[in-house]
Amino acid sequence: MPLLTIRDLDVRFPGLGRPALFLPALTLEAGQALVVTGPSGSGKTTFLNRITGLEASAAGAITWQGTDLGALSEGARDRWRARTIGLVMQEFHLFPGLSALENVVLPQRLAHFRLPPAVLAEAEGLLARVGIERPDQRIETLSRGQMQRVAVARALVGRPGVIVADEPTASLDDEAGTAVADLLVNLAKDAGASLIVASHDPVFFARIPRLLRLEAGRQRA
Ligand SMILES: Nc1ncnc2c1ncn2[C@@H]1O[C@H](COP(=O)(O)OP(=O)(O)OP(=O)(O)O)[C@@H](O)[C@H]1O
Repeated sequence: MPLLTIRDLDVRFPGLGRPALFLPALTLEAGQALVVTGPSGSGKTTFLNRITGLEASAAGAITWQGTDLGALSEGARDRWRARTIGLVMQEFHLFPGLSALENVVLPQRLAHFRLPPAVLAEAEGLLARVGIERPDQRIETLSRGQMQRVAVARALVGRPGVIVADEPTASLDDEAGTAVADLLVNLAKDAGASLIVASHDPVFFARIPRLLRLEAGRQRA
């Protein structure tokens, strides 16, 4: 069974005279990585928001290993996402006032109510892997590159089968961006997770063979 199957996805917004996203068919196998690219407004974020269930789809089917997102309520989609997907966003979405370590374990703390000790150890290990030397440092005092490394560690904690990243290097300088891109690809591979990333970053093109190129909401040949 493929990891992800999309059929007849058709996303429309009021005022937009064409579908924001029109994908007749797409499949992704477990462990396979995918780069989604295309000009501004071509539908990349719309694609990521639908496959992660952040937004519900009116037309078409998105199925993750037998789970049809369209059949889930919003709450059930949220629980499914917390178990299945690690998210990395362009602007990090970290919480000021908390340390790097507290940020990494926060989603697990919310999911489990009390934090399992193994999660803390896993989070410390991941922070070391992404090169954060002071896990107790307050998040707002880190550089932007370091912040995104913390977000990468947070996405991997709990071993989700899928990492979804929306322009994870777009707000970083070249050096920090390349380091974050390499980390994402390497850590997802080591964890056996599928990486789905929307990006224009050449590092991803060089390392991920499968490309979904969008133009005005449609897949370009
Ligand atoms: N909530 C919405 N209401 C109306 N139109 C929307 C909405 N969300 C997205 N769109 C439109 O859908 C199209 C696709 O937007 P989307 O954000 O997916 O593009 P993108 O490829 O991610 O662009 P960028 O690279 O600039 O982030 C755009 O024309 C956008 O204006």
